[in-house]
Amino acid sequence: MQTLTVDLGERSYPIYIGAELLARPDLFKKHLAGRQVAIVTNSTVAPLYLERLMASLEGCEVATVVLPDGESHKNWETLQLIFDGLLSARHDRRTTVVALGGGVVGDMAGFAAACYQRGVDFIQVPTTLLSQVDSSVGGKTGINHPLGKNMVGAFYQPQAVIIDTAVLKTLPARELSAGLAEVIKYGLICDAGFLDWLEQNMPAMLALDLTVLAQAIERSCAAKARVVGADERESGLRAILNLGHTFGHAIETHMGYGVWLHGEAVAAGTAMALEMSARLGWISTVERDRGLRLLLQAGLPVIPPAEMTPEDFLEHMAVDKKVLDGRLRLVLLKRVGEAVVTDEFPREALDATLSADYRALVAKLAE
Ligand SMILES: NC(=O)c1ccc[n+]([C@@H]2O[C@H](COP(=O)([O-])OP(=O)(O)OC[C@H]3O[C@@H](n4cnc5c(N)ncnc54)[C@H](O)[C@@H]3O)[C@@H](O)[C@H]2O)c1
Ligand SMILES: O=C(O)C(=O)C[C@@H](O)[C@H](O)[C@H](O)COP(=O)(O)O
Ligand SMILES: [Zn+2]
Repeated sequence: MQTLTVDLGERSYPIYIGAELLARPDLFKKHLAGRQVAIVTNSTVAPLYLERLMASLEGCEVATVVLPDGESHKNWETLQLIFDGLLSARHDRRTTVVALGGGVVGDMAGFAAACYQRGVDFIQVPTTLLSQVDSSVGGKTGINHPLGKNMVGAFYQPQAVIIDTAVLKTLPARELSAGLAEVIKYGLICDAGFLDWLEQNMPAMLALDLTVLAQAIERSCAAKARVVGADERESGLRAILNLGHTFGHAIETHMGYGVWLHGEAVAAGTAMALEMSARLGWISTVERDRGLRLLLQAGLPVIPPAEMTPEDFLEHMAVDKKVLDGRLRLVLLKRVGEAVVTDEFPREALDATLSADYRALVAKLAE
């Protein structure tokens, strides 16, 4: 087992990474506030892993809340189910909420923990690659609004993140690829050497080699912990974790939550950010193509949805959380391995990524 730390003073916490950690009662019990535990999971993950987690919580007074599965349920109505479960089981302020599932469960359970009786402890037990490398770490919690992704939420850190890599064995291939979009993000924004490693190890990751995946998870979590440790509430540096997200969130909102997976939308958004960075002359077209190839190698889309116009993008991007005083700010690449937040926005690059020429370029790279 590897242990990393998210260093946030009195809010610091460990990230444990290893196979079969769901069967480690010691890890869970070390981080419980009291005897009461509320497991929040969903209808897909519960039949797979709930029993295993319950066994590790033997001796605790456990309530279980099983949410409907899917990004389309990341809303007020589903959040209310968590409060219903906590209240009807009479959980008090010393309960610990345990989020067992992907990023949707983690974001909602964390937000519920931040709100229930004005804040109770919570533990993240992420079960998708995306949630293991990204959403379980850093304390961004929340729900979607019909007009924008993650628009209602709170910064609220967990007590611990317990990553059992063995659960990835049941993850569908499409979800594995979605997680790889966020993994590739770390290479592009702050760890150029990681990109070489990813190019070499992509086949092993796609074949679900758990040893190699554990290495990717560890390097990704280390990058995220570094950034969050330096800027917990996104007053500056942390925004680099949003590479591809301004476009990605526009895709998710426009297409309807869940139609494009978050990781797929981020992949297409990252491709758009690569194109813009190249048009500004910050990265070369060779570097842009290398990024696009890696996304393609991971089985991810790099072309935005055909039905979306530049105006559709602009409309959704106007409500991005990085907009300040009405001015759009984007995360682009100053060079490979270094991201910046900029208000430079080459509008023609937006049109270019929606053009037939761009689709032809991608088709050539995919050969
Ligand atoms: N808080 C953050 O910092 C942060 C970071 C990145 C993404 N997010 C959010 O995370 C969400 C996406 O998370 P996600 O990609 O994990 O999606 P998800 O939570 O919808 O999970 C994807 C699918 O995999 C299923 N699943 C989960 N674990 C499984 C397993 N081990 N075996 C089989 N099936 C399993 C789920 O039930 C679901 O159907 C988005 O809402 C996004 O906004 C948040
Ligand atoms: O942790 C962060 O900070 C991120 O930006 C990570 C992103 O991968 C994640 O999708 C996040 O939820 C996006 O944040 P938002 O503030 O733009 O909603
Ligand atoms: Zn993301």
